[in-house]
Amino acid sequence: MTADQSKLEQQLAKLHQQYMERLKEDIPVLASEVGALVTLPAQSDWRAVILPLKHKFHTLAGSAGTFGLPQLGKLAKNLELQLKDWMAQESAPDLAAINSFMSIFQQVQYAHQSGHQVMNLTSARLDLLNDQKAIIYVLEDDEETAHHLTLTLATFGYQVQSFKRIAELDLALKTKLPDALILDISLPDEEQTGLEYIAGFQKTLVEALPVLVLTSHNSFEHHLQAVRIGARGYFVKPVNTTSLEARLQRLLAVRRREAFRVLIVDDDQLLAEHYALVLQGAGLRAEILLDPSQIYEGLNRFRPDVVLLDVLMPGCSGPELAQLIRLQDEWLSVPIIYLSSETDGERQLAALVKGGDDFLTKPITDTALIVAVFARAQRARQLADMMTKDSLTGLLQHARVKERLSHELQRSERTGEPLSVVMLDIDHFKKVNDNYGHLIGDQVISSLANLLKQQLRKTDIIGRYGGEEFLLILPDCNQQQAFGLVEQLRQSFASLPFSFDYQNFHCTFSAGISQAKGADDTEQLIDQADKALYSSKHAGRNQTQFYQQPS
Ligand SMILES: Nc1nc2c(ncn2[C@@H]2O[C@H](COP(=O)(O)OP(=O)(O)OP(=O)(O)O)[C@@H](O)[C@H]2O)c(=O)[nH]1
Repeated sequence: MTADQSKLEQQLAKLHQQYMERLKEDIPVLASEVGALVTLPAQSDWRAVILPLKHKFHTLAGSAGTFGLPQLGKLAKNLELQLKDWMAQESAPDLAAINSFMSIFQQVQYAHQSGHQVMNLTSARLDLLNDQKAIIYVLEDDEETAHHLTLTLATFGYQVQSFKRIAELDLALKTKLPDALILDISLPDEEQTGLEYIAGFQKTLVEALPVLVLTSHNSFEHHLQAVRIGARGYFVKPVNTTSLEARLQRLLAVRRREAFRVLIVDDDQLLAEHYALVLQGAGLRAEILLDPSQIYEGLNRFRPDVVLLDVLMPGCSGPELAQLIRLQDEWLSVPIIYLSSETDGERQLAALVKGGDDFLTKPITDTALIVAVFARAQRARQLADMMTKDSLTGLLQHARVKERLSHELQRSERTGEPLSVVMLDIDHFKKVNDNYGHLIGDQVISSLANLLKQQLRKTDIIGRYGGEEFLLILPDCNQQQAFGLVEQLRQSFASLPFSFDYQNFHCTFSAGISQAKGADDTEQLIDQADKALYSSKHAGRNQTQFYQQPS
């Protein structure tokens, strides 16, 4: 068990303890309310007595199983259903029915006192966020290819180690596994080929190491051999390093993916905390909203990939809240999963019709919760990406990046943190197209996009603003810090070698920076960054300038 897991289990155990404490207080209250049921036949508004009690058993049914008291959960569910039946009757239940209800309730008291915890914390830990540089090993004996590759990958921000011989690579692999291996499969003068070596090494691993193959052969047989050793890319020499890097970035994208965000709306704090901890333990980010009236604020601030919604809450039901969420265009597609002890299929369907996407029945095991939420979040993210991202670069489209700027601007006003905006434009890009063709032009655009993705923080927002124009939003970054960052990017980009017809060439970009100050609006900030960019172009290109207030 890792230190993180043991901490999580401690936190879950603490929550369980708190839940048991809460039951110690809640069950006697419930007992006196159940005791008062004997007066029911004499009361004209008997339904008004039953309804709050039904809600309490509903909550108990949902939470008890989650906290390791399945027997208590089942009994509470039976009592809830009994009260539901009574509500549907013409007249108040008679004393015989009430007595039988009370005897079941006695079992509830027993189940609570003798209850012991059954932890069902899953050990399945999905990808945790990792901000470290990816480590890449390269096996290549040709010095020029190795140098070119190492330089390009290092420029993109990878940590690269290059080896000339299989024995050196073998030693390194046995000391520390890299995130990916780039392998020339046809090294001469070795006892075994790179292909044979890696085929043997992969067998010693539980999870195959991602391998990109370099070779001078382009036959079907060689492709097949590569596939058989688990190759995830095949590059014939002379290697196009920018498309190799793009492949590498796609390969490692899952690892760097921003954690899925789950907003949990539940009025039962302990239960919500339990779900949050379980999801956090699986590498997701979870936030709890106890007060449904704060829903819009919560959505805008946290921007969840999935909303987990309790069905029965005081003041506003889950389905009502789902409808409220769907009133806003922006939240039309966020998946809403109801989490409830409601087992009645028709009522589940009725809730789904009102804006929900899925129904999970409490109590739910931790693994089932993680898998259901993860699958929904992943699909939602893929769909959102397809709708909001540019197909060539995978960056946010023009309108979306402006939307994000508006959110970040509000956040910066609220928190007082600085916010910088950068406009980048590739220099003389028309000439790149004219000299080398549109396809190579596209490659230059996507390389710059990859460089930005690779070198900026996860919290930075990158958009393709126009053809060869990019907009960066840098939260918590003043314009001096932004300048340092953009200059570093500018130098990296200028040093990237592109190739066309065995001929290398380089590109540069110009940049303009503006910083949010108090009451700026989105258009104003972009316009200022654009003016600064224009100054950079005017002053000779391949440079970065700040926006200057006109004197
Ligand atoms: N290959 C490719 N070219 C594009 C794309 N989008 C826009 N372009 C081209 O980018 C070029 C941009 O040219 P301009 O804005 O005039 O820039 P420039 O004069 O070459 O350079 P600067 O003055 O330094 O900005 C145009 O020729 C567009 O056709 C694209 O997606 N792919």
